[in-house]
Amino acid sequence: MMNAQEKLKERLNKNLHICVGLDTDLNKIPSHLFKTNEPILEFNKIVVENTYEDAAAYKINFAFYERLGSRGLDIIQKTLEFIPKNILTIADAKRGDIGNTSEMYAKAIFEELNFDSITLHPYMGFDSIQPFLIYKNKISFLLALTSNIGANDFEKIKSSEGKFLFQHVIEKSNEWNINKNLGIVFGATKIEELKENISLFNELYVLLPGVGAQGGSLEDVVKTFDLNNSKNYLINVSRALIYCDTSKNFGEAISHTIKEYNRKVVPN
Ligand SMILES: O=C(O)c1cc(=O)[nH]c(=O)n1[C@@H]1O[C@H](COP(=O)(O)O)[C@@H](O)[C@H]1O
Repeated sequence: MMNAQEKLKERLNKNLHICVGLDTDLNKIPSHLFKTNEPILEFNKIVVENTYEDAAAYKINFAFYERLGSRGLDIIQKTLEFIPKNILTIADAKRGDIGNTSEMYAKAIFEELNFDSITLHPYMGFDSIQPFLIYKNKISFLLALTSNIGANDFEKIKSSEGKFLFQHVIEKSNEWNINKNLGIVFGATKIEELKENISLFNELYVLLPGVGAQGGSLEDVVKTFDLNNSKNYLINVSRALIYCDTSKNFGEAISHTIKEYNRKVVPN
């Protein structure tokens, strides 16, 4: 069995950097799927079938499933069964709580659901993160600078040392990365900040959401990592990829679109 790091490295070494975001929304999927028993699951199955050769990872955003209650959890489990075992899965659940609560979240996501990785918010500090870090073969991505406007509200507050809060998160993430199982989330929409801070990333994996619907540029992100000689990054695309076509042939269109993204991710 490959661990999370091995799965990710294998794909990154093949110059595959696109993380397929399964933000599956009943209001956006092609209408012909409503004839099937479980339209969301059917949609995810077709997305995976048409992307698994080209994807570096799959990110399941829990909000889109939790809104369906227990049925949503069931869809998450069944979707994971469709994803080939050599591809990284990310539980985008943005967890983090006092130690014994985080321990339960970690068990739920890493053991019960058997995801390879998770997104966490870091604001409750080390004891809220540590229960995830003890899983050496999984990867935890801490929110550093997020893609949204609200990133300015807290993440860009300057401390007395003159550093932004998100820079402290990156610094601590490096400190805590003893087992090489930590990553950060950095908005693809924040390209200037990416250029200014990329030298701080060291061995942290980087998950960059915000390409497509939020206006981030895939080419700019790729260029920035190339200039820094780093391959350690995943670019998440959700809406712009999975809803690129709403016809009966949407699977083919998605396959075409992810291949086009990959063509833009060519090494120097
Ligand atoms: O943690 C995330 O994945 C995340 C962090 C962030 O700063 N911005 C952000 O958009 N995301 C997630 O990335 C996905 C972006 O979706 P699209 O804008 O449709 O590509 C969503 O699942 C968001 O919840």
